[in-house]
Amino acid sequence: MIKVGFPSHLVQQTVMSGGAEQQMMQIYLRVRPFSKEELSANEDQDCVVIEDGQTVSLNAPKGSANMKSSEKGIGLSIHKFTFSKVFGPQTTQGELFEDTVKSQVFDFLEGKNALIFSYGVTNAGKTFTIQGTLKDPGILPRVLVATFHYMGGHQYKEMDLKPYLRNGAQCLDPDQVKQERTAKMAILASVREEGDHQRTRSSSEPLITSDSCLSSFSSSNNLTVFSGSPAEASSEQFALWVAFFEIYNECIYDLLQPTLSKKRSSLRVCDDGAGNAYVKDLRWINIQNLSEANKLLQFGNKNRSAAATKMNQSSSRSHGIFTMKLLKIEGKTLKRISEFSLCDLAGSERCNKTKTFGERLKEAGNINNSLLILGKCINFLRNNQTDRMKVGYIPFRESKLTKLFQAFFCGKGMASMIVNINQCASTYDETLHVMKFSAVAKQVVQVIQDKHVVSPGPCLVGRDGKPLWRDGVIDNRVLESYLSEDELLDEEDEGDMSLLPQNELLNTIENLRTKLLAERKKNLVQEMEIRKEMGDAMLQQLLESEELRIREIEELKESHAEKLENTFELYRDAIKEHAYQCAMNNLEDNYVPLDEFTAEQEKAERGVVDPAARFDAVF
Ligand SMILES: Nc1ncnc2c1ncn2[C@@H]1O[C@H](COP(=O)(O)OP(=O)(O)OP(=O)(O)O)[C@@H](O)[C@H]1O
Repeated sequence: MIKVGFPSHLVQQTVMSGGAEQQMMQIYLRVRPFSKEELSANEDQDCVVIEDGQTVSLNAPKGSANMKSSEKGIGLSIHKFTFSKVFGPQTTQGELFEDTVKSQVFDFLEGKNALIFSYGVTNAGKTFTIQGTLKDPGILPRVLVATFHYMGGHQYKEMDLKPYLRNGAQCLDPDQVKQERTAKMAILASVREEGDHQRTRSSSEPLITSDSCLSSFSSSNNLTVFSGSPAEASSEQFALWVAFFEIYNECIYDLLQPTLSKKRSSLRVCDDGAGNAYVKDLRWINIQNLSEANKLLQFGNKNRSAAATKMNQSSSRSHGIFTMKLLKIEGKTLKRISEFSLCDLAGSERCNKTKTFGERLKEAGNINNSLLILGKCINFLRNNQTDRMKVGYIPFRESKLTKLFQAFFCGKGMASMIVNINQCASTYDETLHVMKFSAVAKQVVQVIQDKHVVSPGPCLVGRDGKPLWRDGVIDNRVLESYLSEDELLDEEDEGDMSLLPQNELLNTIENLRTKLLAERKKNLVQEMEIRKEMGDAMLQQLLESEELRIREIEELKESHAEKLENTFELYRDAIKEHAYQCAMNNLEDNYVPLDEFTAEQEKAERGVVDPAARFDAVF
């Protein structure tokens, strides 16, 4: 039996010099209840046993790959895992929120960044945990309720301060504000119309379907509200902007962008010049109440499932990311920005290389790179932290997902993960894989740098040398005098290089060239491997089909020979029959009754000879 995880005293927060704090990454486990269908399919074989509030053991069922290999003496059939906290099948959505995310919501409201991942195989309860259902709202609606409750009557209604790049904000002129309002109204109106047609929607769908439900959130005992909010007399105001996007097949798609044509256009990940990745041209929408939040969520979910259907894929193959940005404003001055992201990861089983040849061929171009790289990064982070002599390169930039959330692993916010599992015997091997991944993630230490100060973002300077920041926000007039991003970035560029001095640019280009070369080499090797694998598989298939064909021909020959033999027998019998019949017919024709014959003989004896008659009688 193995025991993975750190002793509980290491899970505590530690204050480091310079005000930074370090803490083990919080990994929670949620075990979902069996469905009726699963119980009747005999899926309950005591594979998952919750031992206490932090420990779970997994017992391999008969027939699982894990059991088979343990019978051969490879590995064990029982595994024990520890988590920050384990939530059993009876845990309510409210309890889960209280014990996992609530403290991060506090931090978010106080100006810090937070990221929640839900990780697990398909059908393990990830979406249920993040979004929930109408009756049972998940984490996301609860965070929204808490945020609006916190903002109370201190909402900034102007809409002229908008998130920009990763950590900054931009001043919008009246025309731009008008455009913002129009775009938002178009989405909200489209949801209202569609909502009217969808009254019959099943309550189990992870959507919040009515305004009345949302308003009941705040009053419902079911949902936590926060007592802390700005003092009534305070001049502080808050603006909440949200974005919703998905990463599918290493392409980013905006879920709040109405899809006018059949083909969705993908967005790029850029660098803001301070090493922070952001999604360029992502649509940010300012929301003023829960009802608007609800409609945007519906709009995004609908967009996601419609796209999945079009591509003949399930939405569980993409990562869905809902991000909120809270701007704290005093007068017209931006005081701080904080970010809260909820990431519903794609089903983890997609990473496994257990596909048959045909499926592998189909999915060769679709391997979920982001999930593989996330695992790699977590592994590297853990290794770097446990063996400080061997600090290695962490491949954050190898996938869109890790690029975007790199900051969370580098001291600019807290990330935690909710691991979802089901208890089914048939998916045991996948579940074990998820648990092993979580055990590694749990050992990652996060360092939160200077948690009380949140920078409003990089300081940008225009062409004329004037600072782009005015009172903590980017001045749009100065921005206009600044080189446009398109001037500086060609289509292939990934970073917003305009913000770097020349020598750094040259260094960056050199680094990028080296990385590109390495990347190309790696891709080439990978491609060769895949080609070889496919070639081998094809050859194998050809040999098998050749063998099959020869066997079929042999069988065909045998069956023809048998048929020929039978036909020959039939003919022989028929000829025999025919010869017999002929003989019988001849006999009949030549038959002379005995008395006639005797009379003829007597006649002959008497001397009357009829030669013809005599001849007939004889023959
Ligand atoms: N804690 C729970 N209590 C009751 N039902 C649950 C719970 N968790 C999940 N379910 C139900 O289990 C089913 C699968 O859950 P869900 O769709 O959230 O899985 P998922 O991991 O998001 O799957 P996918 O990756 O395919 O999107 C749903 O019908 C959901 O309502």
